[in-house]
Amino acid sequence: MSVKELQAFNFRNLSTAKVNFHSKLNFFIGGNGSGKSSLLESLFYLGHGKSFRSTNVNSLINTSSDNFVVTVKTDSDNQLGIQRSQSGEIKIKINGVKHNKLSDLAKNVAIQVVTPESFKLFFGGPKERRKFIDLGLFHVKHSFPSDWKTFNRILKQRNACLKNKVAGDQYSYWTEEFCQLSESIAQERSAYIEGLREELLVWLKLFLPTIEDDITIQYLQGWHSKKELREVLIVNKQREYEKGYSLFGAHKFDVRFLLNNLTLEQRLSRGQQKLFLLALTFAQTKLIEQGKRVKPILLIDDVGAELDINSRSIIANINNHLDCQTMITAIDRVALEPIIPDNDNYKMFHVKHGHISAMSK
Ligand SMILES: Nc1ncnc2c1ncn2[C@@H]1O[C@H](COP(=O)(O)OP(=O)(O)OP(=O)(O)O)[C@@H](O)[C@H]1O
Repeated sequence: MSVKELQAFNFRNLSTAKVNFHSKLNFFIGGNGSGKSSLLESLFYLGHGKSFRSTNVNSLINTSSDNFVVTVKTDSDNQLGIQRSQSGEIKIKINGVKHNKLSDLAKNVAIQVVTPESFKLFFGGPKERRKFIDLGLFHVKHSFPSDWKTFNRILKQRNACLKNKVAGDQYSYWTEEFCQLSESIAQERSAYIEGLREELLVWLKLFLPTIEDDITIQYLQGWHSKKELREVLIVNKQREYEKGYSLFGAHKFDVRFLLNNLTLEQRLSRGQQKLFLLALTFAQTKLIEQGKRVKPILLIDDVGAELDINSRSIIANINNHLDCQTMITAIDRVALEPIIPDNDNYKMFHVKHGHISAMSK
């Protein structure tokens, strides 16, 4: 899907904002604190039911209001909307019909985002990397959303057994279900990560052509790679009962990005790390595009941060290589100059005090 029109009401400093997007490429220019990130965040919230920069959802509500609303019209004239109030109540509508689950929205929207904070993906804890990989799998492997939902239900039951010190048949039943699904999800993830690595190599040729290192995405499946999960759980049964939750399994996976066996931090400069991140994000966006379930949307916030003119000019090629809709923000036009195409195939907007207006090119 691409978004034809977005309206945001009381989302951070966007009191009433309306944007008619270009189906391919959109630029947003505005000073610090004008509302550029808030605009991208409102779109992301619609697709994911959460923010890419804050865990406190109430902080997204404009301080003068007790709720926010975000609605979009898609290129195929579907209407999606979400309202969130201070009390935590969420209302979702798709084409005027009420829905209860955020996943009903998520099915329709595949958003990839790069912000100056996206480095957390490489250096923070495993949570960000798990989210990144599973977001791709969600849209690429069509059986994954329901497998993952079932897995989480089983994990909850198994954790309840461990917490309440339940043993016997109940423990054995949930452990067996847990092992079977963990093994099959691990295989799905492993295949997905291999495909991601192949696509990443293509994008790295563009973004980091001088790096000739051996690139590895090391997949840590959530338990010892040479052992069956059943064996690991038998050995660690006592420890799991002591902790009261599942210490191993498909929910504990992680990935490491290595260049000639060195971490990105050891091998690359900060600017090069950002280029690696862009290559990785574009690789995942390509896989989502090839998955043909939804057309991906790519959000790049503050494109000028860390990137020199040459690096930014590589981004100008996005539309030659990817069938996606792209939204890029920058603090001024100079930062965007190397990216703006020669043709007329884009729109440019100015953001000021939470108001968004179309600009002449
Ligand atoms: N809940 C809220 N209600 C009202 N205003 C808010 C709320 N949360 C944040 N703001 C304000 O919204 C403004 C826009 O923030 P945003 O992060 O979107 O700016 P930006 O244009 O991306 O800036 P920068 O270039 O500095 O990153 C800021 O001035 C911020 O203080």
